[in-house]
Amino acid sequence: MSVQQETHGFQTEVAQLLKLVTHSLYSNKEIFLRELVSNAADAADKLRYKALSNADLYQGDGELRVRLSVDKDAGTLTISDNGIGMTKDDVINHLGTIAKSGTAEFFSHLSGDAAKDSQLIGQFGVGFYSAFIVADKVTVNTRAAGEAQAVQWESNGEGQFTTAEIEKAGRGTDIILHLNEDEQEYLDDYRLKAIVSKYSDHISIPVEMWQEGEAEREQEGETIPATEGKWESVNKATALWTQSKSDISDEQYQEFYKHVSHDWEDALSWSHNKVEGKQEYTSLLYIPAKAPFDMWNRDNKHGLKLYVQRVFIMDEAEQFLPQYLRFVKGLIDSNDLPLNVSRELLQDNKVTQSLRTALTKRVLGMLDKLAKDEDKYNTFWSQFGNALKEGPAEDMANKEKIAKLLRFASTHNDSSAETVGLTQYIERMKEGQDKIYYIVADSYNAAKNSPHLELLKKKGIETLLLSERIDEWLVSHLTEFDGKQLVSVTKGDLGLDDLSDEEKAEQDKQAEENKPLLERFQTTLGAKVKEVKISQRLTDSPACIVAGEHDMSSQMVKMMEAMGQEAPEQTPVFELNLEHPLVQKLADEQDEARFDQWANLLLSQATLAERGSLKDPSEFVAQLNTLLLDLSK
Ligand SMILES: Nc1ncnc2c1ncn2[C@@H]1O[C@H](COP(=O)(O)OP(=O)(O)OP(=O)(O)O)[C@@H](O)[C@H]1O
Repeated sequence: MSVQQETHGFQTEVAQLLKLVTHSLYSNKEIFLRELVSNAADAADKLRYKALSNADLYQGDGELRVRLSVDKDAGTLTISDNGIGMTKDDVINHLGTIAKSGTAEFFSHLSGDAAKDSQLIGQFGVGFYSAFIVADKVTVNTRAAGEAQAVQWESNGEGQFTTAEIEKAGRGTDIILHLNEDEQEYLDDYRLKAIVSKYSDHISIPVEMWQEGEAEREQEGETIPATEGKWESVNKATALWTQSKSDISDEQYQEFYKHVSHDWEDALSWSHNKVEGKQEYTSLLYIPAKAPFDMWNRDNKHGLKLYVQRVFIMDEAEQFLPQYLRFVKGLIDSNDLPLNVSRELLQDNKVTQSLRTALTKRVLGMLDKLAKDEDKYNTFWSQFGNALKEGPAEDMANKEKIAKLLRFASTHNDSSAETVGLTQYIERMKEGQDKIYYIVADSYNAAKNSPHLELLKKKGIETLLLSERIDEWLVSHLTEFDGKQLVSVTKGDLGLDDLSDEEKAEQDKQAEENKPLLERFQTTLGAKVKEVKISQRLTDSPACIVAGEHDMSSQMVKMMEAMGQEAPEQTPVFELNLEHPLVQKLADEQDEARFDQWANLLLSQATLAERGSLKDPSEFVAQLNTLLLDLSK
């Protein structure tokens, strides 16, 4: 009956995905049904939303539902909905391409190892294409609401699909799975019912199956009249978030999470709240256990599902949470927003603003609670910590709360794992210590081994070791926690002034005695350094460079340069360790030319240790070679 059949090629990534689906997803095949029922429920939501402004779209059929039916002879299972349906363009776009940004990059990370890839693919979300886990051919008959023409899409999942115009009586979509020889179990009513109640009980529209009628029969002398066959709902069909918490099991919360998030893994935690009073809303928020593959893409889609008075309005409403909490999934159902609210309207809306404030508080509270379970919190932090680090810059009002949730590597632990919180750091502070010390470097090892930490280590003072790209940005916005200043050990004075009068007098004496040496360094290094000082922070290294109190740190300079911005020229303070034999040797050096060579070499060395690179590396190599030659004479 179909006319004008057209053949189309799948987008490369879809073809790759389909291959993976058929080869990797063998361990939990039944989830294909969850995905297809989830899509059908979304299609019902979309129709209801569109019908808000055009009730004619229902065409007398407003009872939205999904139906499962089997044809044992043909070996087919059909999932049929009367939702929004698809036009021919929709079909080609949605069932032939993947619209997510960064998809190609994602595929480039797959290893070819089926078990590993199936993990990744779960994170990606296979959706409709999961039909091919159990079917060797899939036929989709669909008619968009308000359209007369229906379309058929068909494919065996191998590179191509066809489309054709067809006749279809009602609006909506029928997905016909021609089951593989080995998957005939999905023709069994009991099996299907069990899967639906396991995964799709919370779907807000009924999932129906045909209940055969029974012929008139005699039982214990009585005549039981014949019954007619009818469609019967096999799920609860009440929107999960409208039920009371005590009626919802953890499993149901987890299944609902998978429906709203398209994640295949369980969530880490959730919070379900009904709020009444000035504002009326229900929120159901989830913290995922794994970051989605496109978490760090700039145009990554995120946000909550928005419902108004239980009617679905939009996906990915990002206005309800700040950017740094973009990993949160879930929904908000408001009684205060108008049903015709649009993305634009949400933007400057008072209701949105106060919901955003409330939900942000809620999520920070959830995280605070999660932090009490160290294992879970570590999982969370490893996935989303870097997003949370954007918080202090973005959300001034909650700075302190966010800071409490941050975790860092530190000299207290011999590990690069970020597990130390600021509260914990403060608890461990030394008597008389009133600052929180940190260092930002290119890598954990560079931070850990930095000469700047020498004195602090000697004094047994803990230092936070920061080495993520975002860290410099973070500390430029987080300068205080719990009344204690955060201080970079590479900048200005360390403020370790708990020196006794004796020690102070000793220091002053040392400075006075070594004035000529410091001046000699200053003269020979000239404009390359701002000042030459005796270091109070070194024990093992001969020298280091330090940024002035109000200068940009070298990490900040690097960050600006990486972003293609011109960073102001920074002249460092040069600190010398008078205890070091090299410096002591230099103090006795009579040959001015040699002193100059050594002094410059020490400066280059210190710069290299601090910045990881030199403006003029060949000059450094030349200095070193001259000295080596000199020494070998
Ligand atoms: N039953 C349906 N009725 C109407 N449209 C559908 C139906 N099933 C799928 N679609 C359309 O096809 C698109 C792709 O579906 P698919 O399941 O692959 O992805 P998704 O649901 O958007 O997200 P995910 O891949 O994360 O599950 C959907 O976004 C929707 O537009």
